[in-house]
Amino acid sequence: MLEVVNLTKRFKQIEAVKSVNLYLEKGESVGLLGPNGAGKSTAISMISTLIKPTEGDVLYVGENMVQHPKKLRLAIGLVPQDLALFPQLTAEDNMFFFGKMYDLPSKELKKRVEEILIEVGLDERKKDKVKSFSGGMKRRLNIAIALIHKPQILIMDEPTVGIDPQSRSFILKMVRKLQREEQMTILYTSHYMEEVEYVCDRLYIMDRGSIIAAGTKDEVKGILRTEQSISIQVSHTSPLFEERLKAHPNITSVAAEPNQYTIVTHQDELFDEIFNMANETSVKLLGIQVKPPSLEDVFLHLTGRKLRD
Ligand SMILES: Nc1ncnc2c1ncn2[C@@H]1O[C@H](COP(=O)(O)OP(=O)(O)OP(=O)(O)O)[C@@H](O)[C@H]1O
Repeated sequence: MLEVVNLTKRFKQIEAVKSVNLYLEKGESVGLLGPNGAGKSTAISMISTLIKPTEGDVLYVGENMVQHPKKLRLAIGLVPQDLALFPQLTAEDNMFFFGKMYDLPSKELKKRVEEILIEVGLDERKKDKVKSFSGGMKRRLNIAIALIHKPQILIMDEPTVGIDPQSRSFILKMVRKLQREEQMTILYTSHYMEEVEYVCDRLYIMDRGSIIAAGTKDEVKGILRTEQSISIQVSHTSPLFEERLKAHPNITSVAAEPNQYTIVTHQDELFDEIFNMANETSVKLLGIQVKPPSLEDVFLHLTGRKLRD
């Protein structure tokens, strides 16, 4: 449905986006995950035709949108990172203002405004001025505005940054519902891997302007297929026990915390050996858990850095 080919953006010396390739199939929810400054917003601004790429193309149902963006603009609902609302107007009037830009007939616009305000949970506050809204409510209104013209594709740029947990949970559930029940195509950017895990079926991991991994959630986690992370709770940390863990040929990393060690290994049956090492160094084991790799682990593995530094 939407295809991005070799998308590149240079701001003088900075290459913010470097030859990015990605696609969205109709009705799927795709995540763009990366730390601050990875180039997500710049990529999204080009995909939404807000800024022109230095190089590369954006194809929508096979047609090139870089030169003729109008068709894509009608098909996209964009929720930008920065709120675009009039604080002095009511929620409802904000929606009418933006709705009129799409030339919707007034009867239809009125119906859409009512429907969507219910959908985003702002129906009871529709006559209130936006300046009295919490951050989460403003964010939900921003999403409502993006949905007003019934877009085919909803593009969301970090829609939960800086809002309360209730609004965050509301937004995440709503995005899932839009995709599952209304077959809306979603492109969702975030630096919260747990959000992308919840909202998206497929994802691209972006770092320093480039896509460094792509696939379904399981495929991306499969990058660490051979590794597993084991946390070992102990009565007390012991330099001797730690040394033994580090000396093991199949343990690739050992991280010590108070009363706990986290090790990464590709060996399946390691429990007996851990018990023996603990016994021999007089450490009492309180528990052992094997954790499947998370997207955070994958990012750390690929870049050597945490998603949120
Ligand atoms: N208009 C601009 N002029 C110059 N540099 C820019 C401009 N817009 C973005 N950049 C730079 O491009 C890089 C990518 O920024 P971008 O905002 O796309 O990242 P991001 O992944 O969306 O991060 P964030 O979550 O912090 O918004 C950064 O180094 C940023 O400083």
